[in-house]
Amino acid sequence: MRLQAGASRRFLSGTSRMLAEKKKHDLVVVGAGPGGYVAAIKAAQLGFDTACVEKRGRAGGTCLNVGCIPSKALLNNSHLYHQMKHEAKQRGIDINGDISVNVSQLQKAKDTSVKQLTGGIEMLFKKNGVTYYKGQGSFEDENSIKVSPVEGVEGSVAEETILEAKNIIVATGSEVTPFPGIKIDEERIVSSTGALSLKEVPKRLAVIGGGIIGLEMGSVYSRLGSKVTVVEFLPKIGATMDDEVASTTQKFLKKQGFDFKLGTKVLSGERNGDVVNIEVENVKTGKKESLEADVLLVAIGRRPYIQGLNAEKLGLEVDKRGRLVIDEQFNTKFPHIKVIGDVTFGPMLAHKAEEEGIAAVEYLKQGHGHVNYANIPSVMYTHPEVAWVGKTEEQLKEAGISYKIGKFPFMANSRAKTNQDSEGFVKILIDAETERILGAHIIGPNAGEMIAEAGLALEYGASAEDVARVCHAHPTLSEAFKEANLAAYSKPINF
Ligand SMILES: Cc1cc2nc3c(=O)[nH]c(=O)nc-3n(C[C@H](O)[C@H](O)[C@H](O)COP(=O)(O)OP(=O)(O)OC[C@H]3O[C@@H](n4cnc5c(N)ncnc54)[C@H](O)[C@@H]3O)c2cc1C
Ligand SMILES: NC(=O)c1ccc[n+]([C@@H]2O[C@H](COP(=O)([O-])OP(=O)(O)OC[C@H]3O[C@@H](n4cnc5c(N)ncnc54)[C@H](O)[C@@H]3O)[C@@H](O)[C@H]2O)c1
Repeated sequence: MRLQAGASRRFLSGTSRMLAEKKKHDLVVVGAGPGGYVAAIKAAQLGFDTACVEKRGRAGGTCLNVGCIPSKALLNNSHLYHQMKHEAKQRGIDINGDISVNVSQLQKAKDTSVKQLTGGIEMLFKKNGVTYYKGQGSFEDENSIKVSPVEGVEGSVAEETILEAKNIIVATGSEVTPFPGIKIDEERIVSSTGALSLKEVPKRLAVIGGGIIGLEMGSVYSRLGSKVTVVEFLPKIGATMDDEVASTTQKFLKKQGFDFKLGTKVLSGERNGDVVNIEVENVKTGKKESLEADVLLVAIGRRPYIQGLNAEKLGLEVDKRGRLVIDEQFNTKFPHIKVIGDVTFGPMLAHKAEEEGIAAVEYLKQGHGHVNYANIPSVMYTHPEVAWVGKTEEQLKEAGISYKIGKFPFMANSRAKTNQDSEGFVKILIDAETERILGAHIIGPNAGEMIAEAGLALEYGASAEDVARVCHAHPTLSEAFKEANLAAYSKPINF
């Protein structure tokens, strides 16, 4: 499998006629996000001479640098603050003195986690023998990637380097979808990236988009004291959530102080000094309204990113949503050029990108690989958390599949009661005839951990009874999952 390693020299075309270094690898992965870095490590483990090219300077992509990890650090610590401030007394903890937020320390704690985790990937590259090139990757031709120096990036390649590759995996990820006419300055009008690094807690935070980013980042600042107003175009929040779960989520967030303007179109957003003026319009009634905020977060989705990749040189197909087009084996029109993660089809989730990274490499090694797109969990890390996998009720209705529902409230779960954290429920959807699990929807404490059990059950085609007959430890939140399964085909015990 290994190609002849070694460097040769070649002339660049154009006026510079500089010498570009040339290296050979079995596989070059462009992008070191969750898709790319996992693919690179797996490939090295399977014996490929593997290189990974990243222009950011730090590995981990969107997820580790400006996504999953920093947002969860802020979510965790803002939740702790909120609990100390509002729940300590009732839990028997007297705090003698002020409880206040130290935003710069909050940011430092976040940055420490990010630094440790991104540095960890570089160590994993070393451990597994992945050659790491810091620089901008672009297609030179169908078998070579040019790595160009990136100014300001520590450790960047010093000169253009050509990587000759038998195989290439593109994992260049995604970027924030801009809102036409609204200028993001990452200070007063921010994307998720700016929202992760605010220097102070805004008194009023307006959010365009009631999806996952809007609700997670809205939660952070709501807990820290902001008045949060979410403007959502659709009549519901929560993007792809089951409708019943979405409306329960909205109810809980409202109780926490969120304001929602659903079915509302944003007409404009403009910074005027230290305030942002936003004009909105109700989609049904056409009624216009003016909002004022200290910070406006634009969170209307993300779009695939291929800027500077030179994919057009090879004529790689891009669909009208900007995604690189691939077949079921991740292949572009060139079978040795594969694409994974946010830059192609499917949900924009880190674990989906990782699964694809593994599968794409397995295709290269052994001609087969596998991702079960019907079993990719989603988690929203608000409080309570919301997690789901498989079909929603709406999807089952649309597909004409008859189903039964099993529901169990955390109010009736002993651990949730003990923890004084008992909002929400587990909802299991099963096939009316076979009683196989079709979907699981959880809103409640630790939902994000609990959904793994649902994933395992779905993957192995378990019925509700299969799950309910498994002994679950007591007292645990997972007993609510067992009871919801019991409720789906029979009756729960504790409710
Ligand atoms: C605020 C926020 C929170 C999120 N939270 C979660 C979460 O909790 N759970 C979850 O599953 N997902 C979450 N996501 C989504 C998740 O971050 C993405 O789905 C995931 O990062 C996609 O991985 P990827 O490898 O496809 O792309 P990316 O992570 O975007 O990585 C692509 C990498 O490629 C590099 N690159 C691009 N072009 C080139 C080039 N030409 N040369 C060299 N390098 C290049 C980029 O610099 C980048 O580092 C969140 C996203 C955001 C914005
Ligand atoms: N916990 C997680 O897994 C997590 C966390 C954050 C982000 N992400 C991923 O990052 C991606 C981007 O997140 P996001 O929240 O930006 O996107 P999203 O797709 O989750 O939500 C965007 C929301 O904005 C709304 N919207 C779109 N255009 C609008 C407009 N003009 N006016 C008002 N509302 C509008 C949409 O209806 C939708 O509800 C998602 O794919 C998500 O899966 C995941």
